[in-house]
Amino acid sequence: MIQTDNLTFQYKKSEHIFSFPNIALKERENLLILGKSGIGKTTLLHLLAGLLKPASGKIVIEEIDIHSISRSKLDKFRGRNIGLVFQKKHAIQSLSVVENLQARLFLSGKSINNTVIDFLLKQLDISACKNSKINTLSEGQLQRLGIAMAVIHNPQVILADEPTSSLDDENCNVVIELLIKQAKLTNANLIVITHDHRIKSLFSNSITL
Ligand SMILES: Nc1ncnc2c1ncn2[C@@H]1O[C@H](COP(=O)(O)OP(=O)(O)OP(=O)(O)O)[C@@H](O)[C@H]1O
Repeated sequence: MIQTDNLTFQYKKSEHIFSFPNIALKERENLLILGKSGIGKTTLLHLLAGLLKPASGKIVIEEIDIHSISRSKLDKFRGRNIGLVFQKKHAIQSLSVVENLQARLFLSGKSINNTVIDFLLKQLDISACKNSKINTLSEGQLQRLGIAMAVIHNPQVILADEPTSSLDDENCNVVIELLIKQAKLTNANLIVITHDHRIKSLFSNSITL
């Protein structure tokens, strides 16, 4: 469950004040956030992830007002409850695929369960890359690993920033369908931020900034 209330934000040294529409998602509801380049989509995603602090307004995730808790509690909360699919991949280059997933579980305070890792790699069709180093993966395999890294710890909210921007039509649908499937499996909310109108038909709920 995620809810925002009258969120505004201002970058330091900038005059512009962002004002975002309210979001209210119940368990298992998904949302697509559309908007042209520079409108503030990534800014909103970083606010929802607790990486930026709003100038005013509230973000409530699983009944926690995330900006009312201490920085260290927020970091822990994010590690356990939020899965981020970033535009830039965040895997550790010197580790293999499976070692990256083990590290992700360790950092989120969850026990390392190799059965869960194997299941997820199979779901995402990257089992064959399990022991590969990151720099040997293709773009598509990296994209799937990005999803695996975001969902391995069963977060309550999955936030994806332009997950399809570099993909062709076929892979674009595959990636979004995988995200929707993973969110369903764990009863999570999925929020995808994009300017890619190709994926609009895959969501019943969308807003445009
Ligand atoms: N750290 C920052 N300091 C000042 N301004 C910033 C900062 N980060 C982003 N901005 C500005 O805020 C605006 C919104 O940026 P943001 O990245 O949220 O847009 P976006 O909608 O995600 O764009 P895109 O689709 O191109 O990724 C842009 O004009 C950007 O230049």
